[in-house]
Amino acid sequence: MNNSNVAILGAGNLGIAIAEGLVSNGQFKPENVFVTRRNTKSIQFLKDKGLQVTNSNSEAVKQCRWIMLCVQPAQLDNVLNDIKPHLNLEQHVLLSVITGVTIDKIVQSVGDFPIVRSMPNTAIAVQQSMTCLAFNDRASQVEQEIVDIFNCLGETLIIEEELMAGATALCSSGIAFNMRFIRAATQGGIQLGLDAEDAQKIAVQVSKGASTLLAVNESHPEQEIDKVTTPEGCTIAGLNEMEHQGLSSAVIKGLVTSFQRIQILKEQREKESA
Ligand SMILES: NC(=O)C1=CN([C@@H]2O[C@H](COP(=O)(O)OP(=O)(O)OC[C@H]3O[C@@H](n4cnc5c(N)ncnc54)[C@H](O)[C@@H]3O)[C@@H](O)[C@H]2O)C=CC1
Ligand SMILES: O=C(O)[C@@H]1CCC=N1
Repeated sequence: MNNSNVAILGAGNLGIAIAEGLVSNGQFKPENVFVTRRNTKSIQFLKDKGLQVTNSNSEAVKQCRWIMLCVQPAQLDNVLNDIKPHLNLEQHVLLSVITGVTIDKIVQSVGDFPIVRSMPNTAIAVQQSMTCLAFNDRASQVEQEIVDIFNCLGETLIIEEELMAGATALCSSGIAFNMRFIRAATQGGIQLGLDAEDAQKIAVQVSKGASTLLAVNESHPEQEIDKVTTPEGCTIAGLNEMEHQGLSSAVIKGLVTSFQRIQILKEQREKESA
């Protein structure tokens, strides 16, 4: 086992994004990243980039220190059963990205290991994730190492585990919500006469610019809005129409619905496994 090896168990949408993020910023050498999937055909391209690709979770776990659980919630029990006989306290730290699965639930399955709940988003592939983290007591010794890993992949925030469902909606689903806004803006631009490519280019850069203003100025969105809204001008006219149509309300209601869905799915799974 090499101390700097990481296993990504379940290389699907998020697992692949994490693997690509870890390797492309040079933080991990490709040969130090093990990725698993039941059918490895569709992740052959990772093997071509030098990553270790296998369909054996246990083989990956034997070689690695950091074990990232990246399967869907319903697939987790299978993976934990696979790896449990190969886990040892001196070697392994478990990191779960799985929505609605508590640290306690994982401890119940595999024992009291260092466990980190992490909630990144797919922008981790391009080192622009926001990753929310919660640690159990055993994982507190590796807290800084974990934060360092995720800081190289964007920004990190340590939160109470109880806030993880809210963070999932805002931070992880948030990528999809932001994409939909960008798509809508693009469609609007096309209706105003821009061609599709130019409209998307503008919408993307405007989103990036807005985010960067808030991050750099540490300002409130309304302060930045005030700088754009000329009295009687076109911005306030458009903004007020968007609010009349329920923009803020739709976003808030969407986040709350997403949060509630996490609770419903969690309760369903707990009932099924009781
Ligand atoms: N997709 C996203 O943006 C985010 C996803 N998550 C969480 O991450 C987890 C994964 O999500 P996705 O990547 O979207 O799902 P996905 O379905 O794309 O990926 C899961 C992968 O695990 C593989 N798999 C299933 N059973 C396996 C096993 N026994 N051994 C090895 N591989 C196995 C599947 O073939 C699949 O490729 C979920 O629990 C989700 O809640 C969390 C934050 C963001
Ligand atoms: O939609 C989902 O359930 C997962 C969790 C957050 C992002 N994707």
